[in-house]
Amino acid sequence: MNDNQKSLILNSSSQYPLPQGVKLSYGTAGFRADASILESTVFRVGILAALRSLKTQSLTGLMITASHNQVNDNGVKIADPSGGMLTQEWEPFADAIANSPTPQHLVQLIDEFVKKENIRFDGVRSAEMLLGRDTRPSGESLLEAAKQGVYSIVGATATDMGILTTPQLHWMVRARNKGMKATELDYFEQLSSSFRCLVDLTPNQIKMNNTDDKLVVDGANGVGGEKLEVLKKMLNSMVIEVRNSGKEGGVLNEGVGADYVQKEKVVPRGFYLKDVGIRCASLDGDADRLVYFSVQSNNASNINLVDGDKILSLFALFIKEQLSILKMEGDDHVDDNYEARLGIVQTAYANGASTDYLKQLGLEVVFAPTGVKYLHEKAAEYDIGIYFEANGHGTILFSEGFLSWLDARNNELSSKSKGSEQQKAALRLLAVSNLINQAVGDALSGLLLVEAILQYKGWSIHNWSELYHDLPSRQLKVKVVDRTAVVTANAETVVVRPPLIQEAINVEVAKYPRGRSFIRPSGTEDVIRVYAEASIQEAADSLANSVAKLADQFLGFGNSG
Ligand SMILES: CC(=O)N[C@H]1[C@@H](OP(=O)(O)O)O[C@H](CO)[C@@H](O)[C@@H]1O
Ligand SMILES: [Mg+2]
Repeated sequence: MNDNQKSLILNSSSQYPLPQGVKLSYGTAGFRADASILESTVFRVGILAALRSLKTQSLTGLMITASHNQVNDNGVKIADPSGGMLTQEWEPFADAIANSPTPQHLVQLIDEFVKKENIRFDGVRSAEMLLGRDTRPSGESLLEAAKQGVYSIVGATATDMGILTTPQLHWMVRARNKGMKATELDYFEQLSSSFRCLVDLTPNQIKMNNTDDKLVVDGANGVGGEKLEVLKKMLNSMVIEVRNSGKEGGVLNEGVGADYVQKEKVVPRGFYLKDVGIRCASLDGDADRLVYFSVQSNNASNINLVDGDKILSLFALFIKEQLSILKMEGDDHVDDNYEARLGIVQTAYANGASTDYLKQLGLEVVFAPTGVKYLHEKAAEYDIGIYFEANGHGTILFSEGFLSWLDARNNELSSKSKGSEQQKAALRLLAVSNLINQAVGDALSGLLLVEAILQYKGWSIHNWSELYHDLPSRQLKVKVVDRTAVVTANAETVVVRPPLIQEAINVEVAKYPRGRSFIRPSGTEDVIRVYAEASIQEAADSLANSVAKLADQFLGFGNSG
């Protein structure tokens, strides 16, 4: 970096001093904290996003959101040029600059990193970024801090895209870098037209039988509800009612939203006994998570939860079905039938019943550690990779190779056997690849795909929910002295350090029919998470309690003194 560049960073960073005692880590989903202490962090992430753009010679994105956290929190994360999460290789640098104590130190860190990464400031191509934020009131001033960070890099430009869902911003970055149309309107048009295309390919007899078509969506009082209101105007075949859109005065994520519904297993605010039998869905605060539920008739606060695992199962079932239709012998003979590799990626939190169901369908199921960056990476190894966290974050990835084969196959079928079942299957898969947000999990695009598949199958939420029955489970949190003392392996299913705790967990697990339990350090909170499942709820609860006790014995405060 030349002196001019150094002094630019020095001057602007002195406007954004690091508050006393703040220590932040990029974590599973970027930096998150109380919004009042985040300005210097967001400023520095602005610099990082610009450097990432220079390094890759591509557009990057910066999103200001704290997802399902309370409204006073905020956060910041980066979209890499692919539209996915920031490359893991840059996370240590993100941590280092976020915690750098003085402007001088910050400049030195950046200078060293720029040399190490061989980032060129020759002005051939300047850094370029898209910025977005969710509906949090703190978003506006934090966005300003991000801009100042970006502008500290000579020649860098940032386009403020305004209030967006997290997946919209990721989608735009991906689309722009692929040279495709990438405005918000383009996003809505791509989703709605591919949805209509899928619905038009619904078998006729099923279309006529479908009477229960109303969907009620909990918008978490966040950005998702507002965007769904726009999107739904472009979908004439569907009745969608949005509640908790934020306009009725409710507070973001307070007693509402996908995280609340999935963790507490109760109805969000604004849903009552009168909603029994209606298909309901819930988005999280930045609309990258989606769960479905229905209100139970015996008690208005109880729900029947249809979580990320079941969304995954529905998608997997549909894709598998279309692939086998495509392979059927048709009028034409195909020499180059493509053996598409279909892979399913789950985490250890996936309900054991879902994994059994998927395996019994004959699907390849693999596991990744918690955090979508890990799932995404694994899913990208397949021609079609479907990944979901139980909490409702997930998507489907299609390889370039498969899509170009599919496109060619569709053209061939449309000349030889237009309107055949095979051609329809090809068209459906192409429509799915356009509908689903391949950059990152997206509640809005996921919701439309669920709706299209339910229509295709003529299924109610009840039919869907009956695919399999969840094993009872329980999640607990344990405060420990140092959660980093826990080291896990095999996608977090076994503890390798500290010694002996895994043996003790195994002894507990063996006491329960269908028992399964694991512990891992959270990436977003200072706790150890405990998960347990078993054949009945009491057993899952009791197993979780025993394992939590072990965590406390081995790692808790009693042990430290
Ligand atoms: C059990 C659980 O739901 N964990 C969540 C949570 O991560 P933890 O590392 O468990 O704190 O937040 C992540 C980011 O939103 C999400 O990816 C993940 O699934
Ligand atoms: Mg979220």
